[in-house]
Amino acid sequence: MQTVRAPATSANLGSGFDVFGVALDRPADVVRVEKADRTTIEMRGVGSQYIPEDPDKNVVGAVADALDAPAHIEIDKGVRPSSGLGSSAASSAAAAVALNALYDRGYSRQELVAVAAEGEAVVSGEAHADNVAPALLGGFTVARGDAVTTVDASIPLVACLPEIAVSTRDARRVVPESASMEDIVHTIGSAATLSVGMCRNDPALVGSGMDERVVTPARAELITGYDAVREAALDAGATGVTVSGAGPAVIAVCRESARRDVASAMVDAFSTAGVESRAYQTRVSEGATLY
Ligand SMILES: Nc1ncnc2c1ncn2[C@@H]1O[C@H](COP(=O)(O)OP(=O)(O)O)[C@@H](O)[C@H]1O
Ligand SMILES: N[C@@H](CCOP(=O)(O)O)C(=O)O
Repeated sequence: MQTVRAPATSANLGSGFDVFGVALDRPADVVRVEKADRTTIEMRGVGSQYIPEDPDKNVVGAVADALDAPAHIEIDKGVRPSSGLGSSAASSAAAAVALNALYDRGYSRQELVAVAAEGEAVVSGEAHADNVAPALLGGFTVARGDAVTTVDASIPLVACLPEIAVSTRDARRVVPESASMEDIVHTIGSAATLSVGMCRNDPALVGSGMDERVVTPARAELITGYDAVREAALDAGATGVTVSGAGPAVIAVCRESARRDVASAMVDAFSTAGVESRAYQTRVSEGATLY
């Protein structure tokens, strides 16, 4: 038997659509695997009632197939599905690490990114790696084609998750098909600023580098209260706020000293908009852990 904890992740960070991601120190999924003749799945935990146990429909089934590693797989969900916090990626990454160890396949964490991304294809239609890369490798990750670059950053964050479900598949449908050269130049400037901020562990640069005008405004429309929550977080000391992944979670960057105030300002603003929410006071952290 092998047991792995894989963390929630926040993809995009505004300016890095389908490229940037960070591992959070919480919440997380825990996956246990045991060798079997065929793959079976048992789900428990947050939102598990909405997740199919059929291996053809659960991300970990695709990961087991990709590694040719049939197993009985128990998933304890800590990351709510359709959250914008890489729920499916946490299970995919944990299963990839656990099955790789169980069957002694010998793949490196970098090599497992493509394996875990096969799970993402099951739910979003595309094998995007911007959540599975940080879930496997930790830190701030830049996923570009087959290559992933990592920065071992440590930046305080608040991830505020409202009681709204937005599926990644639906949120991909609202992404504009084109952008003006002016917006592209703006995004490049932001992405470069954010990357430098991660290298320097500088929350001001990271926050300012989240600004993006093409994908984020389209996705913000799907999140009741988004503008008010963003304003409230900035007023409470956040250095940048954006949609986490495909939403509905909203991610704020801040200094350690402001994190508690930012968290309660975001929950209060969602509440004023009539939406219950939960704020995770977290930080850029480590990837999957094999116990
Ligand atoms: N092991 C799993 N964990 C979470 N979601 C899963 C899993 N397997 C399949 N799914 C499906 O994936 C979808 C959630 O994934 P996604 O929309 O990407 O959420 P998130 O934004 O949190 O990553 C749901 O439809 C869920 O049923
Ligand atoms: N780049 C993807 C990321 C989706 O993240 P999730 O946590 O919402 O699954 C996208 O923006 O569609």
